Amino acid sequence: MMRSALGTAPDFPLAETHSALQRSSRVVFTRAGKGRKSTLHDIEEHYRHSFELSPHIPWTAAADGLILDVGPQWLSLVGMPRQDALGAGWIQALHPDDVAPTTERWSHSLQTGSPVDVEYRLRLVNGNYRWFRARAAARRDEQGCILRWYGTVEDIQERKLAEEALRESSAFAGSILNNSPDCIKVLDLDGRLLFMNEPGLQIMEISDFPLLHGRCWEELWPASAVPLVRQALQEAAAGRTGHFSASCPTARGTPKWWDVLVSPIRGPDGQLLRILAVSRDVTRTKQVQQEAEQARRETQAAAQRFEAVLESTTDSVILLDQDWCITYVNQHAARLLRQRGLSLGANLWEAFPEEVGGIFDRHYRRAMAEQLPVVFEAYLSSPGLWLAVHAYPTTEGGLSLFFRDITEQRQAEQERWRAQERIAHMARHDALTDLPNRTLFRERLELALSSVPPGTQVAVLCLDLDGLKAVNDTLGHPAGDDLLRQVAARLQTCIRGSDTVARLGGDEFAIVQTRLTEAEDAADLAQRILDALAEPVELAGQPVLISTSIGIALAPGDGLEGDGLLKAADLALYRAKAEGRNTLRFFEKGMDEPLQARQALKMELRRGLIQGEFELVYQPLMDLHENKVAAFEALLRWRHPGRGLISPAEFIPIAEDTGLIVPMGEWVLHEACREAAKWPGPVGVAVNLSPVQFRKQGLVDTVAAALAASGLAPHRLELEITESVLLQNSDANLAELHALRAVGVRIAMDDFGTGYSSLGYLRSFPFDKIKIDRSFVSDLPDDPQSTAIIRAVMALGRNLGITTLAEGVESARQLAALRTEGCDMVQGYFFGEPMAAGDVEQMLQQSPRI
Ligand SMILES: Nc1nc2c(ncn2[C@@H]2O[C@@H]3COP(=O)(O)O[C@H]4[C@@H](O)[C@H](n5cnc6c(=O)[nH]c(N)nc65)O[C@@H]4COP(=O)(O)O[C@H]3[C@H]2O)c(=O)[nH]1
Repeated sequence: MMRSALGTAPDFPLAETHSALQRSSRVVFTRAGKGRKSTLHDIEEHYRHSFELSPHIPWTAAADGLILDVGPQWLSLVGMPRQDALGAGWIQALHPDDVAPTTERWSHSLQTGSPVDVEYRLRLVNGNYRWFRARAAARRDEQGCILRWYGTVEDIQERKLAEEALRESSAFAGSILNNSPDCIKVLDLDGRLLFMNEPGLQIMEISDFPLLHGRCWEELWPASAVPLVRQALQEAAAGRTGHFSASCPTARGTPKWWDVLVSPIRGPDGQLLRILAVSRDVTRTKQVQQEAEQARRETQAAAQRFEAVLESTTDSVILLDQDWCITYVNQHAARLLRQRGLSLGANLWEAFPEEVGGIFDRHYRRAMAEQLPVVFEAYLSSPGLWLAVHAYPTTEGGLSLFFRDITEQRQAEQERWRAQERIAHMARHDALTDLPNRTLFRERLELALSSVPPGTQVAVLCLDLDGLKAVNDTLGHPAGDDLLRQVAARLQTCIRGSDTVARLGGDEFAIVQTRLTEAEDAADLAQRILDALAEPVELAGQPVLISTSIGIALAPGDGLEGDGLLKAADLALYRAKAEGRNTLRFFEKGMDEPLQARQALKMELRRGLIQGEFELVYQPLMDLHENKVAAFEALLRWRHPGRGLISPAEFIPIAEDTGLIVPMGEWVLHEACREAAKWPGPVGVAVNLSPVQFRKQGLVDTVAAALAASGLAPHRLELEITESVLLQNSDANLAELHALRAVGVRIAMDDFGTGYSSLGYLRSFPFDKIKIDRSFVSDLPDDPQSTAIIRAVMALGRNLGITTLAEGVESARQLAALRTEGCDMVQGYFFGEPMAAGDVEQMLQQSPRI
């Protein structure tokens, strides 16, 4: 109800309504007659009860809208007395917000006469507002003019609340649907699309849902997904929730992956009404998953490739993370280090505690710290391996260790080094005494001489051991070796660590003494050595006395050149030896004169040969059976322009040293053969051959050429050799001798008895003659020992069928003794000194007889 714009509300007496009803009843009653009087009353009562008991509040209003009357419930409900509500008083009870729309609506009906139907809130007795619905319709007269309005006020609070709740619920559902990121669809039980939320339309890129409305949902999926869709729908139809994942493009063809939940929608009584399908766009997630899967596969493939490479390499590989934990061990490494039982995740240093702080530790930490590869070789004590290691820092902060077992290689290298060291040692040391040899001695000497500190001197001491030969001869070579070793040991006790004692060969030793402050230091050392070696040496259980001579040269006084100093010390040694054994001598100026003279002679020898200063003299060899000259020995002379005739004893050794003996000997052969060819038939010529000539190729050819050139019969030529020819290179020289013999010449052994094994050599070659050294002849006939030796040699010659010749016969007594002993031939001044070639012919003409 509302306050009308028409002014105060007219009375709306319920009684009038009541009487109006009574009037209409009366009409009815009138039609029904008096008999129906009670029935009318009943009707009246009925309406009265209807008005009073109805939950609706009746009201009437005048044609102008002023309330004429209102039902009694008004007072109890609103707490407003009926009179206050009449006219437009009822408006006081309206909610302020509802006044305007209510009066507007009421005014409209008043103007148009249309029924009114309006909802508003009324303030109740308790002060709360409650929703009501007011409805009214107009009663008109016969002309259609509105007489009155009849209406009710109905309590619609419950409906309103329900509507509000529904609205809120609907808004809530709408907000959920429209704010959901998912595509939410409602399907009927046949799986046809009924609804799709707004975001769903957008995600599916559907611009016109009505086109899809009623379509079968599964038809919208690709064929591959249809079984999944059906399965999920069946689940939902069975009252459960179906779930599947499948790809399905949007309406515009954009590829999408969906994660779909399909569940039933039930009615209030639990019956299945609809099906709800919620599709979540998982395309990105799927892509991420696929990318992750792809990345995982690629990583796995890369890891497999990497592992395959690591497994196929011949190296052992261990990978470590930044905490030294083992992240990978290839099979080589596992095998190589199987004793250590490496396991993934183990800490390297817990696996190898003994290596903490060691060489591996240092290198690995350096590689990590400097982020640089480190290459090294080291020995892993357990299991006892030499490893060549390459450690590379990884980008993750760890290390990749590649290593290889080089134990065998190392052992081979060490063996090789040891062998090389042994060879190098042997090259510089004497095998017998292990003292430095001449080579190392020279190096040490040069080193010492290269920096002689001011105020100091370097001494070179040369030692010659007396008695080695005797020990060899009497006690045998092992005893001689033992002697040398004992001498070496004693010498070493005499020197300081900075000095060097060396064995130069045979019985020769030498010492480099450094940092001498005076010459006396060298003399003291020499004396210590003499004293040390004066003590008897025990050899083969016997005490043996030896002695030594020492020559000393000093640098810088005697020179600063190694060779010169050694020579000077050698000269001093010769002087010491010459002046009596077991003594020492310092080098003095002039000691080298013989050496220098020898040097000068060496130079002149070549010139003399070129200039023909050599000539041959001939000494007769007498046949004691025939008592006449059997042959002549050709002996070389050097007619030096300044020094006159020089003895072969002086120049032959030099010629041998320089090799000049070869051309010189060739000249002698030719000259002797040429001269002998002039002599009468049986007279032969003997020529001396040097061992050096045997060493040179072509001796046989030279002899043959000399014979051929001279025309001398080969048997008239006799070649004299000494046993030294057989001492050196004996097999080759023996072959050469046989070849010479094959030419037809005779071979004689010269100086028989002076060597060590003259007798032995007689066995090795069938000599034609042996020439007994004159040292055995000189004491004849008075020395019984010499006589005995001569007798023995004669017997030997006779038994072996070898001609014997005694050299150096100077007297008739010697000749007689030799004749008595049965000597075949003799030679000596007694028969004639070596003579010029011209004198030979003269002598032969005289044909002297003994
Ligand atoms: N005290 C003494 N000596 C006597 C007597 N009878 C001879 N002699 C010397 O004894 C040496 C004998 O020669 P040899 O033993 O072959 O010893 C030779 C020989 O080995 C070597 N020789 C000489 N000529 C040649 C040669 O043409 N070639 C070679 N390779 N060596 C030669 O030189 C050595 C010395 O020769 P020569 O000085 O000529 O000395 C000769 C000779 O003059 C004597 O009764 N008493």
